[in-house]
Amino acid sequence: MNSLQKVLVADDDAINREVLAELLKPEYTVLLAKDGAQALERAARHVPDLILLDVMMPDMDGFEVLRRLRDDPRTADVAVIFVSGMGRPEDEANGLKAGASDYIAKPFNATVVMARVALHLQMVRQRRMLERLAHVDGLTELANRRRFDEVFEQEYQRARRQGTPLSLALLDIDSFKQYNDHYGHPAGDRALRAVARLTAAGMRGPSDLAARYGGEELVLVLPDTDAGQAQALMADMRAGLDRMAIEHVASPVAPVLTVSVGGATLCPGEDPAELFAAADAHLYRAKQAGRNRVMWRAGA
Ligand SMILES: Nc1nc2c(ncn2[C@@H]2O[C@H](COP(=O)(O)OP(=O)(O)OP(=O)(O)O)[C@@H](O)[C@H]2O)c(=O)[nH]1
Repeated sequence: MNSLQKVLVADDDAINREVLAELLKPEYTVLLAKDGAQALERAARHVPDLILLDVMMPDMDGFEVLRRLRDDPRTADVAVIFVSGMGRPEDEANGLKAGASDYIAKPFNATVVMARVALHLQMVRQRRMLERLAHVDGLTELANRRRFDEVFEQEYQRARRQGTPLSLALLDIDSFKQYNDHYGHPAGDRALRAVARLTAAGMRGPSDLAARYGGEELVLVLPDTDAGQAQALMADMRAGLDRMAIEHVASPVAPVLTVSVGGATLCPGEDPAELFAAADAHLYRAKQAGRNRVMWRAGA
């Protein structure tokens, strides 16, 4: 796993770069930058896990590089260790106050550098794991409700700003109580996971989001998608579920597992809660109309 972690070494001194690169290479993927501008460019392109950043460089010093890294959403969270010839306690304190994770004074001790790099990379891994746990539903591995709330708000704002369509779909497994009652709760969990996998596979790119809203209800955020495209996508998903033919003999709807879908496409002047309520109302209508169908409210 370590070999996949990327460390960027930014130092204007070729010998320092070389020494650090030689140290790190056996355990990490090492990227090099010879000045601040190159460090910013490489950091934005490769998004390293950690940057060893020389403080005193011509043109742009380490403090300025760090400030610009934090201003760029692609690199805002990258861990930075300052490496500096200025070894006074106040230099170190200034570096940490500026937002560096650590401060190593030159001349450095190779063993200490390696130990600190390993420590910070371990913290990076732990932070990523916590972020993942905070955003992912444990059973279905879809995004969880919290993540949905964040993404829905962001995509709503983006749609308003850019004047692009935004569609929202609520997908609810039909007669799932009967499924659990007949096949048992563990089988219900497996069926729910299968439906979740199907929706995840139907996502067309990184801006589409499939999330577990709660219980056996999933929600899909579909940016840049008008009502026609969204309904076509939902029809594909329902066709996919038909092909999976998950037996559900206790269902009054069909001998296999089916879903009802309610959706809506954003109307002018509508807020996110109203869009959600419209999708929910159409899910209710789909259930009332006999389940196993899609009901959609088009945008205006
Ligand atoms: N196995 C399993 N069941 C769940 C989970 N979450 C919710 N459920 C079950 O989903 C069922 C939902 O029941 P209802 O809300 O009555 O809906 P339904 O039986 O699907 O009926 P309709 O939605 O009206 O078609 C309940 O029996 C819940 O226990 C889960 O994580 N795993």
